[in-house]
Amino acid sequence: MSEMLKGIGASDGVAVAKAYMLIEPDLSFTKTTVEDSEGEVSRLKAALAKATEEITAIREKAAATLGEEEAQVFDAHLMVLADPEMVGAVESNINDNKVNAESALKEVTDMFITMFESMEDNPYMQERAADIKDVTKRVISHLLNVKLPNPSMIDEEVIVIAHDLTPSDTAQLDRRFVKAFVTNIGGRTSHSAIMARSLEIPAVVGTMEITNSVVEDQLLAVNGITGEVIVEPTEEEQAVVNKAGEEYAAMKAEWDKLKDAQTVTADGKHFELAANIGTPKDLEGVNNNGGEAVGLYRTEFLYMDSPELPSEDAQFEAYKAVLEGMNGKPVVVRTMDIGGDKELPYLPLPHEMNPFLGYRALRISLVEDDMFRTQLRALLRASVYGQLRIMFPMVATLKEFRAAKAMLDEEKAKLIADGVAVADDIQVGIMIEIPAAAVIADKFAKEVDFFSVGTNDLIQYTMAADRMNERVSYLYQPYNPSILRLIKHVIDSAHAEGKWAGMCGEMAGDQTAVPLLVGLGLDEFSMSATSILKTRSLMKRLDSTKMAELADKAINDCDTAEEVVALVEEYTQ
Ligand SMILES: C=C(OP(=O)(O)O)C(=O)O
Ligand SMILES: [Mg+2]
Repeated sequence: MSEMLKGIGASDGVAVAKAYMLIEPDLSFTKTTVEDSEGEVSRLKAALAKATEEITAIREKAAATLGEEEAQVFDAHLMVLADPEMVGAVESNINDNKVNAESALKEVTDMFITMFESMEDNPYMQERAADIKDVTKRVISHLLNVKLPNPSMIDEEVIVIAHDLTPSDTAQLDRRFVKAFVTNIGGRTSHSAIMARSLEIPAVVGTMEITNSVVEDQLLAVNGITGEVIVEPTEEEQAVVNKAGEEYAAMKAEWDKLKDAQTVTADGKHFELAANIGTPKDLEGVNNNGGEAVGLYRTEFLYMDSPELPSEDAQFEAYKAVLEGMNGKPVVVRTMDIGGDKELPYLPLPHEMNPFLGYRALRISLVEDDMFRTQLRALLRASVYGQLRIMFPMVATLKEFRAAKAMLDEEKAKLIADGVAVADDIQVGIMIEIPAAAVIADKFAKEVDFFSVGTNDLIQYTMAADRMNERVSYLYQPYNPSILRLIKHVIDSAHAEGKWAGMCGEMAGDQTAVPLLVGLGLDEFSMSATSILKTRSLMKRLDSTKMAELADKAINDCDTAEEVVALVEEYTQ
């Protein structure tokens, strides 16, 4: 038997391929005195030449696969390598102080980095500091003869192994070659998992130790449905995994038949199945999977994918593309949700003890109000191209909602005064992802047009269990009666005011949660596009009156999440 690791199945599908280790190698060294400073300068020059060659190749690949704009970041890296002032200073340091090339380089670049980073109100220089850091790492890797991973250069079938993947790492993965990925940390709702589902790359996260259990090029079999990873699988084990893949493909073919069908329960009640997207490119997946709306457009990716603050026009084009691409179907655009695990290179945020409880999302927008108003104007201008709904993230208090809404109204009035066309039926709603807002949903319901429950965060804040931390993942309980009660209160409060309630957290596409949410009367379910058809198939088999009875019992009679799961099984057999 081969070694088997169990993690959390984060994106459906299977793969058998060899491992590609996407991990930071050890680049430590000691400072030494050298006699032959000329020899050190030659070592430095050779390493600079190799780094230049490598970055040029990466740049070409990035231009071909990601586009010229994305590739330009590497031009900045090449400029650092060719900067005579910087290189000259490193050479003088070697010659004057008789130190090895690694430490001479590090001392000089550290000085520049500190200087540039201290220019806090100059995002351009802050970015240069990040470029110098990157380049220094690469040159040191050549001086030490250690290989740095280059995920964008992958050109054969592999399974990527990493401690964690940032959203930008994930975006760089080429679906043609990356057959799956496996990480140490993360849960079903971490952003790498969400991206994996939208890219349709099978993934297992939260294995705790994959980076220590596997070496480069080792054969792996990954099952993203069960969360199993087999190291050096036998022929039989490979056959089992491949068979699971075939069964999954057959089931998927059945679901695909529902692409143009209505979403109705066995007793004829309609629910709206919407998709979560990160970029206009994801619309293809939404339409291929029969999405009835976009229930969450995470606009922060627009900011994260850009080397600088995206202009009003660039944002307008993206929002217009999504509205037009949905042909008049509703599109809920969430204003940017930066912070937590999502960073912007040009908006340095202070290091936080508890980033998920810190300065993020609407909290930033209300302070950086130029940035926020730019986004609001771009949205308002795009509103005439479809059915736009605007949603604010991480709202804790009514005062925050009113402040954000006031800015929106002001920008709208200004645009109209300037003769710009703006739709007059834009709904404005909020995410319910902070327990404080869920508890007084009845108050919010009087002022907003809709709610969308963000369970990814709502569960972590209610249970005080970090959504990224696999050690407390046992507490991350979507079916806990406490969570169900909050959701019920939110839905009932919306309905009491004649408003609608949706859900855009991952729970909306969770096959155990769907029967409960149908029973609670949730109006709109927004999920990874790849979950839509299986949910439509499930709903077809449910009776809404029976599910209402299930939800009632789950909330009133069950003490634990486990009891709720057992009850759902009983009701859906
Ligand atoms: C949809 C949500 O937002 P995000 O996952 O982007 O934090 C959520 O919190 O449920
Ligand atoms: Mg959230």
